[in-house]
Formats: sequence, structure tokens, C-alpha cells
Amino acid sequence: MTNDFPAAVIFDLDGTLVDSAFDLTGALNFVLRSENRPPVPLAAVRHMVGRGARVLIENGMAATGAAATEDDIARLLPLFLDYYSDHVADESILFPGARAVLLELAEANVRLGICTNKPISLTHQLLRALQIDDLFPAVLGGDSLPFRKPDPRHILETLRLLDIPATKAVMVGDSIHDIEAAKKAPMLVIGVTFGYSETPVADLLPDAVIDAYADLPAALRLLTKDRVF
Ligand SMILES: O=C(O)COP(=O)(O)O
Ligand SMILES: [Mg+2]
Repeated sequence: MTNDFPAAVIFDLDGTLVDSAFDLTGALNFVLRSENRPPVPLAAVRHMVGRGARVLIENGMAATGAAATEDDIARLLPLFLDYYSDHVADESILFPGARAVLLELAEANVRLGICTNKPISLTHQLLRALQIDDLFPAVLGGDSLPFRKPDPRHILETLRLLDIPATKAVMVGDSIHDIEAAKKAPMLVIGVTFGYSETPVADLLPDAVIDAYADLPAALRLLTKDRVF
């Protein structure tokens, strides 16, 4: 079937498809409380998301006192994962319009993948809770491989599972790690402005920027129209 979309679109998860900051904040603050640390506000946690659970805890500890030691991480990471696993979709929702666009792309036979630094078991749990797990034939988490974003191989391996080359695919993400990884792949990348990046996403120089999911189909078409897919 011919269409004017790329053959595959790879999505980041936290801050791109799913607004998960509230539940991540709850889990981080649960862990900080266990260490007698003060809580970190949601606005600050948003900018700590994107490098996986371990880095989130490291950032949360650094923001509330002494930096975490390896022993701290060994103790706190399982605590975080356990708590978050019980609350992974309490308040987490798809960003507005995401479901409709995913269905439109799937309907057009675009192959869809998830490449996230979130641990893979939590990723599957969240995708199931949001009832979008069936839409993604390829899902790789932050602990699926020995490397992760911003390492481009994380995205390239996701594409390999879809059997689509990077030249025929577009990455969609909210953070510097997504954009860096895509550029190194190299492949086209769209930045979303509604995610968790501290730096305005346009300053990270993605190939296109969208403010809402309603704009994604047009952005994909525009980016790919000069390429032979
Ligand atoms: O930091 C995380 O846990 C995951 O972040 P990502 O889905 O934006 O890669
Ligand atoms: Mg993200």
C-alpha cells in the first residue's frame, strides 16, 4: 500500500505519548520520604524524567541533600520500582489526541514502535493500562539492551524489530536524549513541545516541532514528502 507517511514511527514514552509525571513524582517522593528527605515538586520532577529510574532517583536525592551513593541506589531502586509498579497508571494518561493519531497511523499500515528509557516491565504495564499495547509490534525499554538513549543503537534496534531501516522512519520525542539519539542514528526526528524538556525542544534542533498530536500527521507528511519511502 502506498501512503505519504514514513514506513515506521518510533515513539518515546514518558513526556511524549504519556503524561506520567504525576505518578513518577509520587513514586520518587515515596522513596525520598523513606530516606527522611523532603518531597520534590512535580514541576521539578518533569525535568528529571528521560534517563530512566536510576537517574530519576539520583536527581531526586541530589535535589534534597547529599548525592546518592551506590549503596543508596541499590536500596532505593527496588523500592521505587515496586511502588511505581503499583501506581504506574493511577493518574498517567495519553497526551490529548495521541490515541486518535496512533490509530490513524496503524490504519495506514505505518509500523509503530516504542523506544523508552523506562524499565521494560513497567513500560508493558503502562501500555496495557492505557490499552495501546496492541498497537506496537516493537517495544524496547531502558533495560532491554546493554545501551539506551541517547545511544542511537537503542532506536536502531527498535527499528530492526520492525524490519524498517532508519531512512524510512521518524522518531518522535520530548527530550534531548531522543533528539541526540535520532540525529546520531541518523534519522528524522520530531520534537513535542508538551513534554518534560527543560530546554525548549525547538532549541534542540529536531527536524520538526509539534505543539499537539493533531499536528503530527501533517508534520510526518511534510518531513517525508521529499524522501522516497
Ligand atoms: O526516564 C524514564 O523513566 C523514561 O523516559 P522516556 O520514556 O522519556 O525515555
Ligand atoms: Mg521522554
